[in-house]
Amino acid sequence: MTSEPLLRIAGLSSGYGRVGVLEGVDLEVDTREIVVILGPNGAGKTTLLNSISGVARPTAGSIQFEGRDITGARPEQVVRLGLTHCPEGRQIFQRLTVEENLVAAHIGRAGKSFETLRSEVFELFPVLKERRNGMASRMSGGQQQMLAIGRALMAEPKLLMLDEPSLGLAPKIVHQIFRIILDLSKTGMSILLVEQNVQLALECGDYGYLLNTGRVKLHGPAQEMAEHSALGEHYLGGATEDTIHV
Ligand SMILES: Nc1ncnc2c1ncn2[C@@H]1O[C@H](COP(=O)(O)OP(=O)(O)OP(=O)(O)O)[C@@H](O)[C@H]1O
Repeated sequence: MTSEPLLRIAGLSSGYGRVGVLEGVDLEVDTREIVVILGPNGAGKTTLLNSISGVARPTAGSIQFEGRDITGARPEQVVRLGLTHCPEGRQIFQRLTVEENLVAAHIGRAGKSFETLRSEVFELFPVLKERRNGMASRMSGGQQQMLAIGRALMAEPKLLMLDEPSLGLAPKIVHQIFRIILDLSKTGMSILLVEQNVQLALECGDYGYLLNTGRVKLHGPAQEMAEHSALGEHYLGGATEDTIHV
């Protein structure tokens, strides 16, 4: 008997108002798994995360989390179930301190105290502890990204959705963030990672999906994806229309 995946998306079509973006997307995430979503600009990667987190509207298909149908659920319902979205662009309160940003993100979802969660975040990101009383706006881009992830962790996610966490950051910080993503998965958390840094993402991930024009074009174990010629073709043009399962 095979166990149910943590997240199962089947035949999902979705978009914004009358704009259709995703078409017939199938995707699964297991517990502890790091699943990478790749694809060129405009492929629909963010829309996929938005559809799961309740921001974009599904028009067909289903999204199940722990066997429960969450298709079309509102963002506040989704986060209460243990899916947390850390969107692109470091969503933090610029005019609050690090500590205040963490306080504002604590929703008491699964019962851990604010102090416990804050200690866990400080352990992962010591710089946030050092700067806990400093204004968020005074921090570097990398530190702000760490605060954005720290805020997402305050909601005690079972599944953490990260949208381009490496965007615009120096290689050293990017490696640090990827190291933390691996550490989080070892604690039992599942990660859905949208990334433009294809090589690093596939080194870190267990399984990958490549989206293009709103459809899954290639999927398979991360290592096999990395070696597949169709991966580059989708970024450079000239790829076939078929879906390839490696
Ligand atoms: N709020 C919105 N309303 C209408 N259309 C949107 C909206 N957000 C995105 N789109 C459209 O949906 C399509 C997919 O966008 P999406 O942001 O999901 O792609 P992406 O793969 O994440 O791209 P990128 O790598 O550039 O961030 C694009 O054509 C975009 O113009």
